[in-house]
Amino acid sequence: MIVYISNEVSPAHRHLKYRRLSDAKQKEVHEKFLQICDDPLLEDILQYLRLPSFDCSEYSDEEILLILQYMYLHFDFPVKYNINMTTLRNFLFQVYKNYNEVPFHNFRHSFCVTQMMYAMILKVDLSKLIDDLEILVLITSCICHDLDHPGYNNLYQVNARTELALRYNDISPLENHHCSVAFHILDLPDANIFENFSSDMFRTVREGIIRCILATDMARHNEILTQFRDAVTEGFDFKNQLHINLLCMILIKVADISNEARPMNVAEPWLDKLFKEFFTQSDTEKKEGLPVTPFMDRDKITKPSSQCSFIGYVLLPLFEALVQLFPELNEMIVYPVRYALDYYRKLNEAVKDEQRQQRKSVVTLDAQASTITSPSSPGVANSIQAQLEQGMLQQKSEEETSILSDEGGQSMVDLTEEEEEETKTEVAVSEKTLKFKISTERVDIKAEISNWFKLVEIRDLKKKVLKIFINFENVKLRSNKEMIKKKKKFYAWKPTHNSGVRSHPGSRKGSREKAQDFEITRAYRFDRTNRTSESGADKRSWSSSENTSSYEDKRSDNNSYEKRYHTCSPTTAIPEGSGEFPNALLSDKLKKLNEEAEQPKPQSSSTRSPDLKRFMNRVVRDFRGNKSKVANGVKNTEDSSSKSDSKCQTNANRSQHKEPKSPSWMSALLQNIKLRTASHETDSQ
Ligand SMILES: Nc1nc2c(ncn2[C@@H]2O[C@@H]3COP(=O)(O)O[C@H]3[C@H]2O)c(=O)[nH]1
Repeated sequence: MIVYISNEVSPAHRHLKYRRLSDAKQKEVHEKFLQICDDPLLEDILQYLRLPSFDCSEYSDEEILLILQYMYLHFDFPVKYNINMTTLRNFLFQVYKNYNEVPFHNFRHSFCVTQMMYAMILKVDLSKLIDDLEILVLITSCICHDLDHPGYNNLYQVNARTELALRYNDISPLENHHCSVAFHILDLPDANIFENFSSDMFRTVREGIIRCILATDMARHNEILTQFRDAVTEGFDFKNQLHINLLCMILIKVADISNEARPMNVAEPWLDKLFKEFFTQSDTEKKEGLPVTPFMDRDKITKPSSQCSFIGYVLLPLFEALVQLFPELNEMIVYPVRYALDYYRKLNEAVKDEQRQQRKSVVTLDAQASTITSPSSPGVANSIQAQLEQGMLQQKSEEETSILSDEGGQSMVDLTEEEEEETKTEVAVSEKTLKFKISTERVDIKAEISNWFKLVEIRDLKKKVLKIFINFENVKLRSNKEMIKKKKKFYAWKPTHNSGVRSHPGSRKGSREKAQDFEITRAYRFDRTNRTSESGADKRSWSSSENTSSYEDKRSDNNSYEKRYHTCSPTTAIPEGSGEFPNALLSDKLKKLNEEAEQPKPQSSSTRSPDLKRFMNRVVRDFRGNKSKVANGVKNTEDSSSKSDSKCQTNANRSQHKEPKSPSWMSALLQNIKLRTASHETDSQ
């Protein structure tokens, strides 16, 4: 009988190909199970089964199947719910078949969880508090809760975009899959233990199983725990279905992570299996270039640091919440976990000491450094663990008394920030990484998400505005500075006093920004006038030139920030062909600017903001416009000067005169320089 599993497509399923139970093994177990399935269990085993110290490694697979069958019989489900025994055996065998041979999340793990659930149910006598159907749901959910687990958790599924993540839209992909496989098994006619259920009963059981299995996603840990705590604080009501649902979710969660409630000799091998699976995943993530799950990274965690964190932040708070409702569970699940925490704390401290020692010896024995084990190597932890175990197991009885009496004791571990970072718990990482949470009765996820989006939008908008503002400011400041520098350098320019700030039409009093712009513009004009005047030019004739009228036009026509800004931009500040050019450096600069302006600008500059781009385009346009204006200006000046007074002509004008058909501003400029250089050479000769 083949149960729905997709083995192709996703990397996660590719891993499965090598982890499926072999057909031979399946067949062997099936046959053996059918041989022993009518055998009664010994009374010793039945008593042992009620304890967290139960060690399933003492039993074969078929014996474990037999024990599971016994649990259904213990609660009398076959009789109460008309479950056919052959169907029950088929169901259990199908479950067995659909677990993978992965280190931790395998069939035996599902048994451990079911056994802990069974033990807790009996301990608190839950049958007297809730409906039998709920007990059936709890036991069946535990058996099915990790079906077809690939050994790679949800974070991997999402990051690797596996078939499961695609199918379940990143929402608890594994738990949804476990559930789905369970109901595919139950869909097989000869394995459907609910075949004789009314549709209402089936719906109740199906809803219950789905709820319980989905609750095992650690990304929902805090959400469920908070709701359960609230229910207990408000006054837990065993007649309230919402409270019962919460209790069932908490019970399966406790059972799922209850390994540390078992004695050290039972818990330790399971922890090693868990770490084997963790490290396999993180190694794969590294190989595949995926984000490495921090609490699984062999380079970042050690067993003690991980356990301190997991027990302190996840396990104890959960167990203590359940114990609030069922104090009788204290001894069974809380005491041993406190003991385990104390053990791992000591181990952790010892590992840290050892690491410090090693670091010291690395420094002092530099030559031997290469032979010393890496401080973070698991070898250190393991050797210390072995030493500690010996000593600690001897002290166990004394210490246990003191730890166990500390009922209100500190559950949380005192971790440094660095340690917390290293051992980030599964809950914290899953909650942060997984984008979606399934809505529950009390949490308005929608509202939370929309608030979050609002915040993001506002923050981004602020960022954008700030960026544009900074861009403008930078360009403006740069241009102003450059211009002042130029003036000082080439024209020995001195700022004018009270030069026209008041006369600037539309200028706001006290607007330093505007005043500064205007000041520079005016200063430049003043400077040019002076220079022209110095060289014998008529101020009036000069100011009637194209450039001055352009300035006047701008002054009267608009005071907008950009227009004013352009008036004094470095490009418009380039001296015209009629001006004097003191040295070749300036001509080089102008040449460069000219070349830049000639070059076609890229259509889209991804790094610039649209506003800045627009502004820069306008600067370039202005520069080109100015160039042609300057070229025209040369002509105009030439015309006007030829009309008015030939004395007003500068050397450049004269040169223009000699070559009136000069095609461009640049050639006029170069011509001018050539002439000047030639005259300089002649002078020096
Ligand atoms: N570090 C640590 N993690 C655990 C322990 N027991 C359970 N977990 C984690 O808790 C998770 C519960 O859900 P899963 O079974 O998917 O995977 C489990 C492990 O990743 C434990 O003893 N130590």
